[in-house]
Amino acid sequence: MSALELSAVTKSFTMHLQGGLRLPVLNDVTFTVAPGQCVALTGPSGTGKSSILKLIYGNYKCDTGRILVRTGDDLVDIASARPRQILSVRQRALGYVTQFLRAVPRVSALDIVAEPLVTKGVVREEATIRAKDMLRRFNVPERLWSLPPATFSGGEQQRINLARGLLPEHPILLLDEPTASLDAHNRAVVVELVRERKAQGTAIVAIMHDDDVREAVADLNVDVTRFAIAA
Ligand SMILES: Nc1ncnc2c1ncn2[C@@H]1O[C@H](COP(=O)(O)OP(=O)(O)OP(=O)(O)O)[C@@H](O)[C@H]1O
Repeated sequence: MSALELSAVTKSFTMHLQGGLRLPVLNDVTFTVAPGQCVALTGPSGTGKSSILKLIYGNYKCDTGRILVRTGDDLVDIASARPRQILSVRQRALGYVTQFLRAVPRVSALDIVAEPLVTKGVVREEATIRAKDMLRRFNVPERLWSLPPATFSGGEQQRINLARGLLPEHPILLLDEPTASLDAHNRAVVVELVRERKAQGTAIVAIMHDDDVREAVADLNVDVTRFAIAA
């Protein structure tokens, strides 16, 4: 039983500012991810790795193909789902950690980390306790917890982003370069947390440029070059 199944997915972009020029990017993307499995998307820059994560999350709409996401006993096809359905699947089943934190002005780091748990129905006190544990694991100094992260360093912001994305135990997790600005110590924290999530049955699709991290967590490498359409 797979947690996530992409079959025959194609994607092109239409450049409206260039007279509707069509830019085909991905063709026949087909792979599955089982619960507890980590699939790493590999391949050179510009082949379409981030686009695949955005297609799974429903940020991009594919031209053809199916993207089946399991939520409990249901399978939802993100490719044809309505926006409301996509939002509901995200809330119940999909975590997506992008490279950059989108900090909300005047919201503290602690609340930013706790918020996805509150949205999932965890009472705020409990969510706050778990958010603090996560911030500690990522070695974010306590003096920063009550501050909005807009002025934090790149690595601090990435750790807030990771703490926020990894805290809810989603059945499916999408990671886009989770260790890009981290030092060795915090990279090890990411490896440990990804392994924990795998042991809990989370299906993971990740882009990881750091070879050591990828080798430590990935069960399968999917080379996106084979789906890429040369420009
Ligand atoms: N919203 C968009 N509009 C137009 N073109 C896009 C869009 N998003 C991605 N592309 C194009 O699709 C191709 C694949 O981009 P993508 O970011 O998925 O590659 P990638 O493999 O993740 O690259 P990198 O490793 O450099 O992050 C690129 O040529 C990019 O310019």
